[in-house]
Amino acid sequence: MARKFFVGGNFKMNGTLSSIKEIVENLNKSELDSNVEVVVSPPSLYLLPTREHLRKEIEVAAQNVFDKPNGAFTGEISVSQLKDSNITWTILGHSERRTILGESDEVVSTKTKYATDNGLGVIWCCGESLEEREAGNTISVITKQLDSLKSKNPDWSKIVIAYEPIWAIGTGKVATTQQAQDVHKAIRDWLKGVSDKVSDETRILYGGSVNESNCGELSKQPDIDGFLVGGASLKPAFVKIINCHQ
Ligand SMILES: O=C(CO)COP(=O)(O)O
Repeated sequence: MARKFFVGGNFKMNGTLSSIKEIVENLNKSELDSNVEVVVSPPSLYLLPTREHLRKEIEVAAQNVFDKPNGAFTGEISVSQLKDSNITWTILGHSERRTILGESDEVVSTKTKYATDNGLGVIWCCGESLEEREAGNTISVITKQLDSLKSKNPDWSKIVIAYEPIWAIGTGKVATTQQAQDVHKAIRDWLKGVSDKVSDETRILYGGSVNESNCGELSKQPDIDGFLVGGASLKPAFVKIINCHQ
């Protein structure tokens, strides 16, 4: 089965009402490859105005979501609140939340299970640190993150995996196409342990210093099904990344 190419824009904690309006207007007026699924993820404050003004073919994602339906959870947003606002995706397990906010595999897996069971798409992130890569532990680190997710039995049809080596995020140091493809292939093989269907159908995105110059080569790799873009998603060049897949 051909997997539809997927490009996500993770704005992280960047932007203002006016700069996000500019990004939305640029996406609205640009010619975008209709064979590519596009999702943008502004900070939570800007989810609603983004959804209201952005062309409908582009979906909007939160950068995080909680695993309870409602209640006394100060600072959190629920799956039903996102869906109520036509926000159909969330990012979960980004390395910045794992390392800076202290989210464990268990927390990320529980939230992913809850979100997918309740009908939200999840861009689920994994990746290794430079230290782990240099120690030769890349695959074991990612396998541990994946094993934790599998143990919760999430709805895999709602999950897109983003492989984001921590050493390549925001550093300008992109993984080589071979380094990325090797890890993506390992993830694809691991997914066979869930089922052949999940392995065939799950999109695996690469994230980490993707820009308009390196996206073309990366997109040609057989197991790279798209990108999760940080810094470059705030720039007009994001359109070139969306359209880079031939
Ligand atoms: O973390 C990322 C996307 O989630 C990648 O960020 P950069 O593209 O800025 O390296």
